[in-house]
Amino acid sequence: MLPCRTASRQLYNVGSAALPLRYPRCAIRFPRAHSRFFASQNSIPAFSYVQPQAGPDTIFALSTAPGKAGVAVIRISGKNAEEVSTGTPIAVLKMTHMKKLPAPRQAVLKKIYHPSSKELLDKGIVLWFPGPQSYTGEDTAEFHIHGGNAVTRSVLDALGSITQYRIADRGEFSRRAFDNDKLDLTELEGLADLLNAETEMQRKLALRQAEGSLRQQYDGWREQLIKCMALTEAVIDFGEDENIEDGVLNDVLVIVERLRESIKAHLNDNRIGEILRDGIHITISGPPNAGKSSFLNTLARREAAIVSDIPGTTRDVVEVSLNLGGYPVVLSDTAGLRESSDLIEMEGVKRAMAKISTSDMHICLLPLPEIESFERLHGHKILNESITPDTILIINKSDASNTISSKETIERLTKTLGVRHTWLISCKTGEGIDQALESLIDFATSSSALITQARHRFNLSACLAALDMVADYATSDIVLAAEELRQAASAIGRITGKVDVEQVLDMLFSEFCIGK
Ligand SMILES: Nc1nc2c(ncn2[C@@H]2O[C@H](COP(=O)(O)OP(=O)(O)OP(=O)(O)O)[C@@H](O)[C@H]2O)c(=O)[nH]1
Ligand SMILES: [K+]
Ligand SMILES: [Mg+2]
Repeated sequence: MLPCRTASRQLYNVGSAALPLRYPRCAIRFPRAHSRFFASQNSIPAFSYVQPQAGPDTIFALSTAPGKAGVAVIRISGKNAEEVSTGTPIAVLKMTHMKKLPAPRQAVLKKIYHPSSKELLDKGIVLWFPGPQSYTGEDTAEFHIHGGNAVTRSVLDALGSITQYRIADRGEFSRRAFDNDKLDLTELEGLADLLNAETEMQRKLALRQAEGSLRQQYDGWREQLIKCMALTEAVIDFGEDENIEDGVLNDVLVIVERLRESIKAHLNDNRIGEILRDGIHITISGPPNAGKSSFLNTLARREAAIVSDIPGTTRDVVEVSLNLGGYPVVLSDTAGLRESSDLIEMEGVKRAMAKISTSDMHICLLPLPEIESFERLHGHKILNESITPDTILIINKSDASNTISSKETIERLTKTLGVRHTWLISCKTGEGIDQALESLIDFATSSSALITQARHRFNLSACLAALDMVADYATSDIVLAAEELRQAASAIGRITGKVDVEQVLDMLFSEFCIGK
């Protein structure tokens, strides 16, 4: 086996033993509170640990949505108690009048009382999850009570009356889970998205991420990088005076090349993952009276935009948010593209062009009866400018012409314009609408690689840039190559939370609701 002590020293140069206990998972961390502390002390003590806020350490919160509901779940979490007179067990025993804690993870139906006044508050299910086998890794309990506001309020008040207890901050349960190594950053982000998921597709994507599918991939890459680092360090340390196998450096370059390919492919996903979180932006453009507003209304199933036989009806951008087969979509209808002396109409055309350039997908709608004379179409110059090979051409008003004889014209036009996809529809009869819809959805989701956070993309790009340098340096300066490998590994580490992540954490937890 090759010696790899230098590599591991470099990577974990802070030494896991010196790390604050609260962050067992992280190799390097400089929490924000620390930096402030350090700045004011004007010296940087190595890994001194600032206590989190003082005060009661057992937290509780309503974990289900507030308001009228059949059941409300109240969650309690506290340090693993050595005695039942501390932490989470206090509430479980004092509020149910049980003599000892119930069996772990088994529901018991109990009357629930105020811990000091002994007033009966409700009757409900009590669950006891001793740490570390719980969501937060701490001693946790759940009260499943009746969902009315008054009942919920009274149980929360009762919990608040226990001296060691306080109401949880936003995301504090998840934060404790993270601190106790129960979740990593990508799983947390997945969870945050899951809570915010509005459509089925977003939910599935979030669920997948929460289950750690991304983490596995990123961890795999990071492992490969660490292996490369070990090999490179070995060459640096022993290359000159000992017999290191030939081709070790070559092995590194082969792995680096493979990694570069995988990361590139992962990044080259048309932003599908990110798009799904925010919605796919689709812009509909075309000449006046093509039926753009009619198409928007058909997809939106309401009269969102004004339709008339007067060309130039739409002036402003009309946006509609839709759920297309589970996918969040923002659809924009725009002013008909043509040259005009009307200042307001020209402003509309300008806005339409701007919208096209910033959207994720561009649909150009043309009316079938007019495509025969496309070159003579008024405004065809602007139209031409708006079309790229990625534009989806939709020919509308299939009802208004003889489709069979038009087939040839459509094929010719598709070639002339250089687009890859042309569909035929009629907003009037509904012909072709379902297929167009299906194709739209397929189109938007044809990639399997999913990057749901701009942060991932940013760090993966940084990793890729470092790997490019590795290839450059490998033959000239191996020490620099090793440093670039370290940069690459820490870029990936930042995604899963293995390096300084305090800022990300703060941002992330603020997205959580209280009780999660
Ligand atoms: N026969 C037929 N007429 C249609 C179809 N779709 C739309 N129209 C008609 O075409 C005319 C123009 O429709 P709009 O939806 O206002 O067209 P537009 O592209 O939004 O027009 P501007 O906003 O003026 O650029 C209206 O009279 C519609 O009823 C279709 O599929 N078949
Ligand atoms: K019109
Ligand atoms: Mg219109």
